[in-house]
Amino acid sequence: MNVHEIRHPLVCHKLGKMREGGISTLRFRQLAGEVGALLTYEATRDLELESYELDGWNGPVQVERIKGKKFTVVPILRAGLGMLDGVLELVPNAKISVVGIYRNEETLEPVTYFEKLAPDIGDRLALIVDPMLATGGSMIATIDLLKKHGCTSIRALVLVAAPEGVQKVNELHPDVEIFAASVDDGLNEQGYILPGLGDAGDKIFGTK
Ligand SMILES: O=P(O)(O)OC[C@H]1O[C@H](OP(=O)(O)OP(=O)(O)O)[C@H](O)[C@@H]1O
Ligand SMILES: O=c1cc[nH]c(=O)[nH]1
Ligand SMILES: [Mg+2]
Repeated sequence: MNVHEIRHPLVCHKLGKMREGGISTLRFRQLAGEVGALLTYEATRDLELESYELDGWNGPVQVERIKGKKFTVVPILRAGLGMLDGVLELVPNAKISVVGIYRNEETLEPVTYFEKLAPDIGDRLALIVDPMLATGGSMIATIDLLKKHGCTSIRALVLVAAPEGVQKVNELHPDVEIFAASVDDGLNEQGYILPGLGDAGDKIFGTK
């Protein structure tokens, strides 16, 4: 499976706290942002650098910057918004491309209801953020949409992934690397990830 499971102790610790049944909306939201930031750190680890010169305190100095593409962060509404602030802490200049998708509760098929992408998305590295990758339907619909608009460089950041969803994304979009805080055991009959987090959108927004 083409997925990076980020076994950093801070990630494991924070994700563990998120699994507590009675967790408050405030705490779940805080942790979603914090793990989102840590996943961003890992997902950008291999980006190429270039040197340039600037005027330092003691004359010219060679420094480095990320070469090439700028970023667009792509939260999948609603639950992806819960990770957005944490991701933006590390890539504060990123443009935000919003995609609204919900899963039909009976068929589990993704339903797209909103899209507003950065106009120059073809020149950007897209970081898709969504806490849950379950059947993979919502992630695949988002990747399809980004590619249709010319985006060629895409990474996916999720808190918890099911192996079934990872496999499907890998089959249809082998170029998209997935960064997950955990690859869990699998899906139950209702399409929820086990052990998972429950309904991430409801936990972030305090709805039921
Ligand atoms: O991999 P999949 O089977 O497509 O399931 C994952 C999707 O389900 C959840 O969203 P949900 O439909 O609950 O929408 P919400 O974020 O508005 O709560 C989750 O945030 C993902 O977007
Ligand atoms: O386990 C799951 C699966 C889909 N959406 C969620 O919020 N949780
Ligand atoms: Mg939901």
